[in-house]
Amino acid sequence: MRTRQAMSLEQFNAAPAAEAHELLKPCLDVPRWIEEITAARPFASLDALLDAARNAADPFTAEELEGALAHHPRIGERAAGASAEATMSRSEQSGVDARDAATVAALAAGNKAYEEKFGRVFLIRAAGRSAKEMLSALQERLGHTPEEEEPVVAEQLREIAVLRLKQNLLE
Ligand SMILES: NC(=O)NC1=NC(=O)NC1=O
Repeated sequence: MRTRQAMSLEQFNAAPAAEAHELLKPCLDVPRWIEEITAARPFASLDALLDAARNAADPFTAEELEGALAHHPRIGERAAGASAEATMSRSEQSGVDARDAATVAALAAGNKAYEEKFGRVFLIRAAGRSAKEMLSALQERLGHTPEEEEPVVAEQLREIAVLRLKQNLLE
């Protein structure tokens, strides 16, 4: 699934900073991360870029985490609109079958409980995961303390960012 702003590594390396920002923002909306990667160009390979993306996304500050989480639709809710983020979210969440009412309802209830407990949306790297796998991860993580859950959320955000970046750069 290619989003409209997909470009080659060469194009990414040579693009004006504003265009690099436009590609990076839907991957992870953390200004420091976007700036660091843009400034680190040119990258010799896609792997070098993905390594830099992973490293620059560790650690996050609490503010960065909150800011980035605001952009992720709940698991089980189809993101509306044609933005790069919405398009990628729908593709990532294709493992959720809207016709499976029981699972969708269980996800909605789990999301609600998670938000009440942690005060933020339940975030998981959805690509490659079925609704049932995400539901069991949600149930398991509901048992975490906030201290236990924080690094888990950061890792999921990192995985989503790297996956989206990879998807946006033509191999
Ligand atoms: N709440 C979420 O975890 N949302 C999402 N995870 C993804 O991988 N894509 C999403 O939209």
